[in-house]
Amino acid sequence: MAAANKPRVVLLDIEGTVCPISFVKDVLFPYALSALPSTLAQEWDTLSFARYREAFPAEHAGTPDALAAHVRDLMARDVKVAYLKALQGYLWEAGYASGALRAPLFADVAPKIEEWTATDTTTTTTSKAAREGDDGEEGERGEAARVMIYSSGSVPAQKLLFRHTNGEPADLTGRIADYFDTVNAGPKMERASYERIAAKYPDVPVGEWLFLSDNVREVEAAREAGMRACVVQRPGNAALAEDVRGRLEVVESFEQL
Ligand SMILES: CSCCC(=O)C(=O)COP(=O)(O)O
Ligand SMILES: [Mg+2]
Repeated sequence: MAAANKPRVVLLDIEGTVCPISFVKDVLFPYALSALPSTLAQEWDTLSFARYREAFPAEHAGTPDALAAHVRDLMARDVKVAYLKALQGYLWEAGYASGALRAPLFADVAPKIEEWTATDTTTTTTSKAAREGDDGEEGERGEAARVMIYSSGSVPAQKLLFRHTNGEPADLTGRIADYFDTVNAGPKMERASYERIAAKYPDVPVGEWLFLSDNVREVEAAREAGMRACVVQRPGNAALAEDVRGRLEVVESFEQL
């Protein structure tokens, strides 16, 4: 990406953007479903589980069987409701801790996060020259960007995923400046959610945010809020509608940014 176009904040979606949809659907979801019966049997009455259980609508949380049936139904329909996402994050904890779960990031993701968050000494030098009037350009081009996450997965689940990746080092959480989900930011297809996220960082003009997602409606909402936003079309994602490439930026890899 040309220095002049360099974002100051890169906001990343997770599923279908930094890792394959199949990791979520074929690995994370089945893991949660397999851990569910024993968790409900052993922890139903514990204080630590109460916050997950009590977040569900009362009509589905009367008994372990009723809750299990509701969870299975929501997951079969991939309903991205906050109380399910919180429970999933809790169920995945043991899987990440034991090594049974590890997030397979696309190969370009970790190197690009490293590049975005590293201070660019070459452009810093150029910026210094610019500030001294050598080429008349504005400075600040050597500034590192901040990388943040915005996913329907809960913030604790996001942190687990970035702490246990297939990268080297596996833990990328030191590179992630902030995390947003549907609880602290709002629904991902609504313009107001992106406005809320940007408002948390009044030092960064909204036009200097770059949002990357596989979901066209999320990209449109971010653009409505004033962010630059690109559709990320990864292997395994659904085909894009014919008009998308004509009206939105589409990339297949972060290397194109
Ligand atoms: C970070 S947890 C796993 C992903 C997940 O549960 C999910 O719903 C992902 O949705 P996204 O908004 O990242 O497409
Ligand atoms: Mg996604």
